[in-house]
Amino acid sequence: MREAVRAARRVVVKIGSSSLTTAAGGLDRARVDRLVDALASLDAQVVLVSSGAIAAGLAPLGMTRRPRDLANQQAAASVGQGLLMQAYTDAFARRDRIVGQVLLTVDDVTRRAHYRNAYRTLQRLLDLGTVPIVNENDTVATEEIRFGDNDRLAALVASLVQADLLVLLSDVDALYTGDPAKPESRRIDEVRTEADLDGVSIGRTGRAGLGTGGMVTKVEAARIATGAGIPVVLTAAPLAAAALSGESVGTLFHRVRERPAARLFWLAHATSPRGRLHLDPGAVRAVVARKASLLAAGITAVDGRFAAGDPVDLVDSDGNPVARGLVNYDATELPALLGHSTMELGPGYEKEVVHRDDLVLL
Ligand SMILES: Nc1ncnc2c1ncn2[C@@H]1O[C@H](COP(=O)(O)OP(=O)(O)O)[C@@H](O)[C@H]1O
Ligand SMILES: N[C@@H](CCC(=O)OP(=O)(O)O)C(=O)O
Repeated sequence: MREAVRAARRVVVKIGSSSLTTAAGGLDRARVDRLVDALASLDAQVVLVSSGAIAAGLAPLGMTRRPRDLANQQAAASVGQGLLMQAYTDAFARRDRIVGQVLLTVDDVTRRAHYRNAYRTLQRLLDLGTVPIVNENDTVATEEIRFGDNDRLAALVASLVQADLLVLLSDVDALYTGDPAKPESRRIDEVRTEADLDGVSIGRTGRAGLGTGGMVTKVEAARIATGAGIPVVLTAAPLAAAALSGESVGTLFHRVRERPAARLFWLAHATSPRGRLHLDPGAVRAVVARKASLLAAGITAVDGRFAAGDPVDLVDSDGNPVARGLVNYDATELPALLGHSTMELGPGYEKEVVHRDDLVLL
């Protein structure tokens, strides 16, 4: 029995497209029902991260497979997301539970104001006893600003809501040492450290052709969550109830450390930097060793097109990133400020270029 799993009070459960659709395409209501049965009976608070919008939208649009281009994926997601929510709304209603839809983009979890909004909304939904159902906001996400896969989104949501457990449900019952279809592949029960993954061959594509990322994105999500102090169970959707009750099914990834400050954790893992600030050696020492704010005086050059509030990488004189932070100025404003002290710059420029509270070391 896995005590930490059984005792979890707040759980994030992620289900992949391949576990929600029929072989012919379209949503499989029986599978939705089975999942909802497992979740509605839990005492713990649950956030469900559900993929399947694109898969559910294919059949109504006469598409036979997941489109490759973003515009068609967005159209399919737009049609499918409504169907997905309808299926969950009905299935949870039969068990007297209310659901709430939460569609997130990368910006919602990286910009401080949006991050707080997302947190507040999820917290309120949980306080009200509802089951928040999260997906990426596919219809507006462009290639540049996409999470791309819901495994990573689920790990980040688990960190955002400070969950005690993340359960990743897929069409395979556990992590295997190689392709599970091959007889020589062995099931892995537990992963305690990175070394336990040595020699494990992790495939990038799933069998069903509906999901994204295969096992790679799940193991990556497990790294993010366990690094945020949250244990992860990876198993097949029909084993959800057993996994949640602490039975030894699937693969348990033990947490690798205590929970770090959530917002900065997101900054490091959820953002793509929009530019780079080149630091002189003194500024690198100040930021890395003294955890100081970054001032204009220590910056030698700026690249990228970013606006105030965007994430940027702070790089040393060899171009290696040392930290990531939210910048307080637009890219166009910065060149005139470089090398000057805050006092020389005068009114309007009192702010640090990156405040220490908005900075995470890489
Ligand atoms: N080492 C491995 N262990 C388990 N499954 C693996 C491994 N390597 C590749 N896979 C494949 O990854 C698939 C799951 O990925 P995917 O289809 O993207 O899932 P989902 O739609 O649930 O997100 C499994 O069906 C399996 O075939
Ligand atoms: N937002 C997309 C999810 C894409 C995705 O990550 O799919 P999966 O690998 O099945 O979890 C959708 O709802 O179709």
